[in-house]
Amino acid sequence: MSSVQVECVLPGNCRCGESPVWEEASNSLLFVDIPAKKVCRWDSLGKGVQQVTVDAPVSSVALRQSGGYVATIGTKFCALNWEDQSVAVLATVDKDKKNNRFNDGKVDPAGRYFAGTMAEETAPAVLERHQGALYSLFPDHHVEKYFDQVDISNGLDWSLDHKIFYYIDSLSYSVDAFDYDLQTGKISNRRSVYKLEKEEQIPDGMCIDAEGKLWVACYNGGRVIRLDPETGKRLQTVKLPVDKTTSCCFGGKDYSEMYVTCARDGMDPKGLLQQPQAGGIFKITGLGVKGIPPYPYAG
Ligand SMILES: O=C(O)[C@H](O)[C@@H](O)[C@H](O)[C@H](O)CO
Ligand SMILES: [Zn+2]
Repeated sequence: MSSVQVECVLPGNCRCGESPVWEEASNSLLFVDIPAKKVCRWDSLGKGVQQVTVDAPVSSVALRQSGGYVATIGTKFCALNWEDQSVAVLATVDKDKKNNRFNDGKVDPAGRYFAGTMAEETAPAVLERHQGALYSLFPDHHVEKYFDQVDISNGLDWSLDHKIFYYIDSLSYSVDAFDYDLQTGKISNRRSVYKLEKEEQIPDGMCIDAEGKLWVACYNGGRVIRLDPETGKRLQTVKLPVDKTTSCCFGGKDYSEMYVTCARDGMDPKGLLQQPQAGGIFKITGLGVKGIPPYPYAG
């Protein structure tokens, strides 16, 4: 039996850390700080952090097959060239909704970049409701819209056989599943696979492990939980020393470590004193289960 260990590997400087993605080629963790408009890359060997500042809130980042990265910036799907720090817009969504921005995003197993939107918050989880929608950017740069009426579009991932799409709209307090058609990118048959318990608070980012179980970061819940989407049961809880845990991914050697992002925006001075690591990057080891590599955007 392995023992689970939680370690802060990068001290708390994120206002709202999100979208951790492991880049095997550089042994690095990519992530964003949404309100700080920063995409960051932490070198797990050299321990340095590089960052690129963009001109609007950046809510997710992903690998790109042809090199560099893609990111959701404001309401735009963008390509990001790390070398010269340039951003190129690939597509824009929600043009009629001036107060909207993208939130979490991830690439599907066929290389489509999925991301959803939300109204900008006045405080964490306080926002005009039902303003968001879920989209994907296909490799040919056209965008498809799946549904709207979303509150806070958040965690997403696909089953290991690529037949199910898992999705979180945070204010539904539910982890949902859809049937997934990898050929067409179409989703259908929405259902809930897990409803959060009160102390688990708000479901945020999510990733799947190599056994097909889901890991969900619980905002305000200070934990990640492991769920069996087939039985609807929670299998494990790992607590962190910070409340505003936002997202998680596997990385490190053979994807045997988990990385967790969190936020410090929304905390009062007392809370920040009690949780000085708020806004840091955490590494969890000893979980005894591995993750899978992230899929790169194919366009
Ligand atoms: O990171 C996100 O997904 C949102 O952009 C954040 O603002 C919070 O997580 C949200 O407030 C929690 O519900
Ligand atoms: Zn999130």
